[in-house]
Amino acid sequence: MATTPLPMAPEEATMTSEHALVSVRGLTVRYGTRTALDDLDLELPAGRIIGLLGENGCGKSTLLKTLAGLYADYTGEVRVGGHAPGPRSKALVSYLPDRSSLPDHVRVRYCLDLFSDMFADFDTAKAREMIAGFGLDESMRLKEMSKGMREKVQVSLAMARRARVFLLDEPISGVDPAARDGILDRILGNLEPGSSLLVATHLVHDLETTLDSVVIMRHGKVLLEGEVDDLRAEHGSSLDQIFRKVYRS
Ligand SMILES: Nc1ncnc2c1ncn2[C@@H]1O[C@H](COP(=O)(O)OP(=O)(O)OP(=O)(O)O)[C@@H](O)[C@H]1O
Repeated sequence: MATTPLPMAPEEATMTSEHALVSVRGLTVRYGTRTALDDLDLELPAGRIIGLLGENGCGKSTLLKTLAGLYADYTGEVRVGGHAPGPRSKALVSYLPDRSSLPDHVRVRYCLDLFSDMFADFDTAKAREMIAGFGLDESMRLKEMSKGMREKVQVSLAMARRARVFLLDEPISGVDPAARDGILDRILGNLEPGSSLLVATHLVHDLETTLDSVVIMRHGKVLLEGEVDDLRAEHGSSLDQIFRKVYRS
């Protein structure tokens, strides 16, 4: 992808100047006879906010899971920070799944302790600040929360890691439109400098001004990718309209 990385710390520059932060070559994932990712190539530089768009079932979640190191049954080459999926790549990645794996009955406070135990790079104070900023109470149980409230807790947990790559799978689908801007601001405000964020979403319009670049997928392949500003200039239309146009063609 033709992108210009943001400034980054000198120690990070070495790793990313010659190699993309995320690099995928010929990635194929099959569930039985169904092909979810089909010989997919992708390179994501550091310091970017990238939207992962595409129709239902085109492979977005499968790609994120594979990058997160949660799905090992693939062919092709995957590198995150130069590492194949495994303990070293996982240490660099904060992944927010589309379905929460947190137990329903626990309190938010327990989730903070859990993340603190699980991830060496988890910043509990930062997560607390985000959760309070969303107006949520740490003593609440997850099962007492609405979908949108739970999403805010999950976003806070995911963004409070000092990760290099943030993989967010539809992080704000349950958040009301008025609150989406606020949650996006918090996501971006908590992005570590030099880190990249890959966010799978159907809310193209809501994220349009937030994204540096997009990857549009179809049938397990990359259909279109590029800088949002370049695509808008080239097509003379909004990202939302471009998305609809490429899907109609
Ligand atoms: N565990 C699974 N077992 C079998 N097939 C699966 C499984 N998970 C996904 N698939 C299939 O793989 C394909 C890609 O699914 P995936 O969830 O990656 O799509 P997606 O782009 O994230 O969709 P959505 O926008 O609806 O979340 C689909 O055809 C889906 O039916």
